[in-house]
Amino acid sequence: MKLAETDERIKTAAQEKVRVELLEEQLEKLRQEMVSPPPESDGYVLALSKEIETLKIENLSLRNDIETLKSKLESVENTDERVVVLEKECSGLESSVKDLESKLLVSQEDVSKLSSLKTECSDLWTKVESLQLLLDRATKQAEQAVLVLQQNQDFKSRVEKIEESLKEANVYKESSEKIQQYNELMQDKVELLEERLEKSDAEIFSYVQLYQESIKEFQETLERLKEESNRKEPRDEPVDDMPWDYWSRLLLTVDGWLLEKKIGSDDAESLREMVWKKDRRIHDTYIDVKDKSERDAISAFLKLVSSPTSQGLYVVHIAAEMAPVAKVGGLGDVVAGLGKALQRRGHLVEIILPKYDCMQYDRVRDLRALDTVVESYFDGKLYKNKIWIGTVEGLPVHFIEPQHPSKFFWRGQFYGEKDDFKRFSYFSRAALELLLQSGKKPDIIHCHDWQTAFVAPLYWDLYAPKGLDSARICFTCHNFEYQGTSSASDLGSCGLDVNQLNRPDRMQDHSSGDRVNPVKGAIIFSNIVTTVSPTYAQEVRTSEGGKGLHSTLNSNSKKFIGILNGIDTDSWNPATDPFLKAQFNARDLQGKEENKYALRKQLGLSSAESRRPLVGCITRLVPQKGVHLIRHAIYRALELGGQFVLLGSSPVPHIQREFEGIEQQFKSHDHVRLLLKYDEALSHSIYAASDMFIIPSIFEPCGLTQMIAMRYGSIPIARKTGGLNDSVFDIDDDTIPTQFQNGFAFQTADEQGLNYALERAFNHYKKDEEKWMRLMEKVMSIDFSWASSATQYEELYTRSVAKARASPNRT
Ligand SMILES: Nc1ncnc2c1ncn2[C@@H]1O[C@H](COP(=O)(O)OP(=O)(O)O)[C@@H](O)[C@H]1O
Repeated sequence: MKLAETDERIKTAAQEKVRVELLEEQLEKLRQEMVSPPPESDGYVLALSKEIETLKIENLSLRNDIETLKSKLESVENTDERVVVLEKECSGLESSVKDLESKLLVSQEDVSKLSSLKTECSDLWTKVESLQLLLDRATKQAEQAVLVLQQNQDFKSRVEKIEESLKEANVYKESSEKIQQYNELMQDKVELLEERLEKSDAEIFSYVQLYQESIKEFQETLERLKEESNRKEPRDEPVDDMPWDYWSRLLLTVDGWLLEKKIGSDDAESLREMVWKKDRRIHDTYIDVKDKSERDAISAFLKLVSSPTSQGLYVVHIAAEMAPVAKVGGLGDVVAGLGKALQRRGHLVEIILPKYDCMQYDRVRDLRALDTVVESYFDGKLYKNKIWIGTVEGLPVHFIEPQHPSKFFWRGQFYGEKDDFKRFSYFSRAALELLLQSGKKPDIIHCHDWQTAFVAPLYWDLYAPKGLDSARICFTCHNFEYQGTSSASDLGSCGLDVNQLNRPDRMQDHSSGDRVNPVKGAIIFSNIVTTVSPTYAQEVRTSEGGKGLHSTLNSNSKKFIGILNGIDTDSWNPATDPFLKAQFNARDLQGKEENKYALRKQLGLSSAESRRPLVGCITRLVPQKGVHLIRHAIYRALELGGQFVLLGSSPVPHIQREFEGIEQQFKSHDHVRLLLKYDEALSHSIYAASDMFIIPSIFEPCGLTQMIAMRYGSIPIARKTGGLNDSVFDIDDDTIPTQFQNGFAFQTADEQGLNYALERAFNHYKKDEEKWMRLMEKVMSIDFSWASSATQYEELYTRSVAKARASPNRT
């Protein structure tokens, strides 16, 4: 703009210049005329000289103007020069910007390389850490074995000494009555010591086994890691680096095609086998056809089909619960935990569940309904069932949604409906129908508790004759308190023959000739019967503990065994638990303190003294759990100077009301809080925050909370019953080897019994902080994973399948 303005001014100046020149011409003319004036008058000359004067003045002013313009022109020229300089600078800057941009691009590439290096590095760290853990575990077990060996030596030399004294005593035996008594006493002692010797031999053996297993595991992992780092995987190696979710999704895709009749059952079988073996070819094909049409995908998959034979077992769990999607209690944890552990050991595991409306759908991945229905029989008619598939915790799950007018699983709750017997006998039959219609050939069908106990008689009476005959049936009873008895006529709805089954040696309940008992049926009709801990397996074989089934169990004792449950150490891991304020582990307990502080703050409890012991309790509030002792523990812990947090709810109205009363009483108390609800996230925070954990059960088939508590460094105070007796060992009981001592146990289910254990726990906590820390570290390092229980199940399955194959005609 400025340049335009200056241009304009230059033009005006040029015009002015022309005008000045014209005027100067005129002036010259006039001067000429003045020198030789015309003959006209003097007046004219005067006028002319006046005009000349005026012109002179005008001329002067114009000259001034020209000067001013000239100087302005100079300044404009200066500005132009500056503009040129600035333009040069600008282009210089632009080229350096370009330079910088290219440098930025290079450094961005470097950053992305760096981040992938970082992930690789952190992967390697995790592997190294897990190796370190394995090594630590193996070393610990070796140390424990050495300890037990030493004790054993000790016992041996003591026994030898006693035997010597016994010999000596024998010499004087006849001579004195006193010596006789002494002898008897010694005999008793010898027996006791021999017993302990035997026990410790067994312990040593189990430790040596454990140690060997750990070493083997360690070496295997080491080998695998070595191989991984030394080679690119050849084509015939299985694909090990894809998550279980991926394989389960693939499996369900094949199942879907089979059920939708898009592929035949033999092809489906072969494809499933390949998925099961994590075959690289099926993986590569899947990647190739991922974005293609379903038809193309199917034909690419079918090209792969060959019939390899497999080493592993094909196990189908039919259950009413599975954590975390449909969990009421321990059953849900077992189905998921055992399923995952078996899957890791190379078996093909599938789960069949009802499709409840109140499930946690956000924990199911890739849920979709199949484009087909499965019809199943009930009350004399055929009903359609919609089949949904999805993966839960990496396991493939089929969900059955009955199209029955009673809307069996649209009740807003899992159990507690008037027609539970109908709901679950319907489901049991529909699940078998699904297996039959999809042409599956499982090796093991594993059913759980009374809800799916119907599977056992249905299988042998109806489905084996229809061709679903490849399987052995395993039944696990998680709690003999719940047997699901009903009037005999109800049994007919799912197609079972009431006349055949309502007999004392079959499903008839011991209480009445007109009632049937599904649990009894499953005990009789299954090939394998298990319960969830060795002690409970003993207890239920007595008339006090068997809830009417002790004689059935005793007459089927050959196939009945107790296997202690494990816990899912992935979900229950304080080192990675996303629900916690701070993660922690046995080597770094700082986070535990932080969780205690955070929970106290969250619940409005006093944080004044960090060393005030916090007692936790997470439970269903039912008589089995010793509710009167839980109530007593709240008051006693308070008297002893502790804090108490209870998380639980009750399906029993009067118990729920009673605890609501206590909740009100302590509503804004500094040291006690009751939370009468089910809350998964809060349960994690309580395990992590508490110093002690109370489980005063009247009976406890297995119990998971004591194991979870220990994994989070909370010391259990438990009654010696069932699985508690198999997992909590008193630290003041010197008949128990020190390496096993891990908590406080009491025998009698009364207030004195509980006080005894609670008070000792408080004393230990207050007396020696350092010792308590060591105890926490110890309990956190105990291996409660499913690994060893899954191995026991695997052995049972394998033995049963082998037996069936050896004599195919037996059932
Ligand atoms: N109110 C609750 N909120 C959250 N989790 C709970 C609650 N009550 C029980 N649990 C969980 O349920 C499981 C209980 O298993 P277990 O000890 O075998 O008892 P049971 O199966 O007899 O209920 C544990 O995982 C425990 O954390």
